[in-house]
Amino acid sequence: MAPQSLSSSAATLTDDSDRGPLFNSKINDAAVPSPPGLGQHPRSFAQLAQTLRDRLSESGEAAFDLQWISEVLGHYPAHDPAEWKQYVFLEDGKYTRNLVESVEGCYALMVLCWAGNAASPIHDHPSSHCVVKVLEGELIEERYEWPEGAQPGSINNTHTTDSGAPPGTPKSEPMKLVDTSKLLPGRVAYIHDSICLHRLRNPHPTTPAVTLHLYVPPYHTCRTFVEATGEARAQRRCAFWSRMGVRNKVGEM
Ligand SMILES: N[C@@H](CS(=O)O)C(=O)O
Ligand SMILES: [Fe+2]
Repeated sequence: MAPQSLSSSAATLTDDSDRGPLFNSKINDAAVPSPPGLGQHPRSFAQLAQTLRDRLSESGEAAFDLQWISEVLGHYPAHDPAEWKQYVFLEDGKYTRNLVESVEGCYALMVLCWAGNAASPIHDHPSSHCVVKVLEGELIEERYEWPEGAQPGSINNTHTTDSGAPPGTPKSEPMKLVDTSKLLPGRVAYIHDSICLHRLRNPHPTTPAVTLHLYVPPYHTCRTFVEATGEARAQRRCAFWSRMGVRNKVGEM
């Protein structure tokens, strides 16, 4: 199956400015040994994309192997911003989702660009494995427990709130933060709905951050949550800011 763009629609962000970020990555040309069975580690962004395509474009989730993917992403040196610069679109106060390639039902590879202080809302990743590598800058990941009654499969639970709301109404209470970690360049992180919810934020007020996200399989809608109450907002489409290096037209999702 050939890679194709997602026909996904709106979620984050907006506006039309294309501000080129400045990067200061140091080149690291140290030889990277390959673990047994892994094969050659990708040495460039193009090789990385090819390696993922070869493995995931036919069978997607059936071929998902977290250890293998972590090693492949972890060893990609990411030393040359020129390799992914075409996917970098920064927008004040926001994060932008920029599609590199995807195969429907199998995987999506994207570059996310985080302006200073930009953050994602607390969200889920419906039926998708999510692997993230920081390419540039620094992010904070905050992980949250699922609010009572909101986890997939527990939609019909019969919990009654203290306020006397109808059965099935989730309790309104602050979401429980279970972990906070700093994601630095080179770091690979993994999340799945069976683990918890999360959000990412760029703690720096002015320095942008860039992350590489692999979703297996891709998802097109997600839920976001209100930290203070645990309320799940309505599902919404996840939009791309650009596809294959080309900025979406106004109104295009
Ligand atoms: N999962 C989020 C980005 S992140 O905050 O993990 C997204 O696809 O927009
Ligand atoms: Fe996420």
